[in-house]
Amino acid sequence: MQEKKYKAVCFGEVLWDIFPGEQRRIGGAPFNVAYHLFKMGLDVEMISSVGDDELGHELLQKINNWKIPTDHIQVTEEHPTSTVIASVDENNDAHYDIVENVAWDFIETTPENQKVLSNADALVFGTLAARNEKSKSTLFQLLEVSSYNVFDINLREPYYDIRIINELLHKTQLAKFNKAELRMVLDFFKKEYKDEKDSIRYLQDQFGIREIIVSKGSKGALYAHEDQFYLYPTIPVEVKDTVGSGDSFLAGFLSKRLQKEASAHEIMAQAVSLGAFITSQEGACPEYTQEDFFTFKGKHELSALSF
Ligand SMILES: OC[C@H]1O[C@](O)(CO)[C@@H](O)[C@@H]1O
Repeated sequence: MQEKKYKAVCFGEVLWDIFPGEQRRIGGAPFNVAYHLFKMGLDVEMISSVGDDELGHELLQKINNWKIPTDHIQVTEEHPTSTVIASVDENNDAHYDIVENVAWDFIETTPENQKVLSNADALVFGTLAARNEKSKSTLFQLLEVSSYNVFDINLREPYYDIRIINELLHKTQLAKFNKAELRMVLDFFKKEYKDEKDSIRYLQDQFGIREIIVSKGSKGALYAHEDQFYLYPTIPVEVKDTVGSGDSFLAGFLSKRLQKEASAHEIMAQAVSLGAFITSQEGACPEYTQEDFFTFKGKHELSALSF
């Protein structure tokens, strides 16, 4: 019997990260997730927009070369392709200066977008693409069509607004935070931070979200599914850079989570392994094969930590 192919739709930014020395790499958190989901063998669709300019054509060409569908990446003459000035500091932490009023700030709602979601297993999105009214309104329409909404909070200074995060959380089935984001969001809601368990329970109750992921950097990652908690360690690797490491973690997670029969252990082992594998390479979307990844994964046995 042929294995069922799951399908994820990623909504939001696709862009060029410009690193020191004018080195350009494709990026955008939702695109990075789409890239790794595709590598894991899922069907993916990216809903975004690029400018009708050289950078936009080059982006589309690169995505096409990877064989990732570009049918729902709109091309606009009105706004330029997105560029981000990216830098990595001495702690290997990435910083982004995200130019405004770019093509993906103006993603149109189209009947095709809505249709593609009607047979998708997940919709992945973040806060950044909701910074402009136009893309925000498209996103909110898509959230109504999809039944498994995956919100990777991904706060990017200064482009977030707690009222929008609040509205998005109400439409979410699975939310992912890093530790700093979790504390910031609780702070916004004037909820005192006690510990992770208490914070997660608060968010689950407040927003009716059953599944929450908290990534804790070198301390591992925590997955809460209703009242079950699973804490997994990180795999120690020589860090090349952390650009897109959270995105690859999420893609690993979803590639298993969408298979209804996968256990929490299988889901988290895939997530942690893909995150570490990408962190040990340069950039958010390095070239690799499934075999490369499974060889890496096979070398690192993982078991849950007590929590
Ligand atoms: O999406 C905003 C920024 O975040 C990243 O996706 C990494 O997670 C960068 O590639 C991009 O510039």
